[in-house]
Amino acid sequence: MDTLHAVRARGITKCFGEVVALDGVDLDVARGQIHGLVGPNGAGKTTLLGLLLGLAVPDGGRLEILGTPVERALAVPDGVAGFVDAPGLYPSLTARQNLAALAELRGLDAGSAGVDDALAQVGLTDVADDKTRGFSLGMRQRLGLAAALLTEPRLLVLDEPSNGLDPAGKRHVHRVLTRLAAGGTAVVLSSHRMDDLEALCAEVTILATGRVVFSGPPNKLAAENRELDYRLRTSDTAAARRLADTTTGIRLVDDTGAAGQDDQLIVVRGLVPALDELVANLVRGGVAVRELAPVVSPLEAAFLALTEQQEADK
Ligand SMILES: Nc1ncnc2c1ncn2[C@@H]1O[C@H](COP(=O)(O)OP(=O)(O)OP(=O)(O)O)[C@@H](O)[C@H]1O
Repeated sequence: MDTLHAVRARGITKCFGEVVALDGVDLDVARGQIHGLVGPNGAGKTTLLGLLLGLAVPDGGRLEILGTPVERALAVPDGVAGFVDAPGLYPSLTARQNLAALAELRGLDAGSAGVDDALAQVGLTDVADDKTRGFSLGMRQRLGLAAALLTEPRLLVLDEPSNGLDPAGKRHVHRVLTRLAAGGTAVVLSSHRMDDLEALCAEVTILATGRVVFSGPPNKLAAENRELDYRLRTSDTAAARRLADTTTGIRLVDDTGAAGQDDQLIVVRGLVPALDELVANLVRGGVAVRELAPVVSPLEAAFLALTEQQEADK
């Protein structure tokens, strides 16, 4: 029995008719780790999360959850909580009544203090007595998380938990997940938001068309040497263009999307050393640099490059 890992998957496959949703997927999630699943639409993230939640069983491979091998029968493994797509809620009940009903349904001894505490953790105290019918997507997501908290999970599985969250909601959710992980709960979540993943996850797994194309710490991905596009704002756009054109390793990118209507901005592409050289040339040429930032984060660029490569190889 593996006591270090909350999830250990080897060579997992899952098909829906002709569609191969997961194709030999390996996944290790240590206890107390927040692990992100990323990938383009249809990559297999929800399918994998569904397997962890016991909503489906793999067609092939080995899956161990909280030290117990998953058998062929559908069942939520002991100690696992979460939801895919959207949390199941009763629209005619209030947030508090929903949690009380769920606790009773699952035979939990949460009590009203437990329910109130879960609502407070996700920042829903003020709307605790409102019917969930009128809840926004972000509020439903947070209530789904509160429901999961009631079970004191050792593995929490969440599909796009940041969907629809406003900045305050996001802060609540991040705080809850970080606290759970510090207490030893493993969290596996999917997201299309690289900033969330960078902020939360010790490790990420990138899926593309059912296969793992990267697994490890996000900074390992970002640190890989690759050319990025940078927005560059200066005091003299014409001079900046000229210097970008003559600096070795720098290319001017015709990206009206990134530069928009802003005629003080140009977009240049290159590796960091070439960019340093360009900045030195600008300064020497008496051109002030007012803004220099990647068009997309290094992690997002790496993600796009990896998944585009996978598409091209198909
Ligand atoms: N119940 C199902 N029946 C048939 N095909 C399915 C089913 N569930 C998923 N698929 C297919 O399996 C593949 C993986 O889908 P999945 O929902 O896991 O991807 P995803 O990475 O979660 O995508 P998204 O980012 O759009 O949520 C897709 O091709 C999808 O069409």
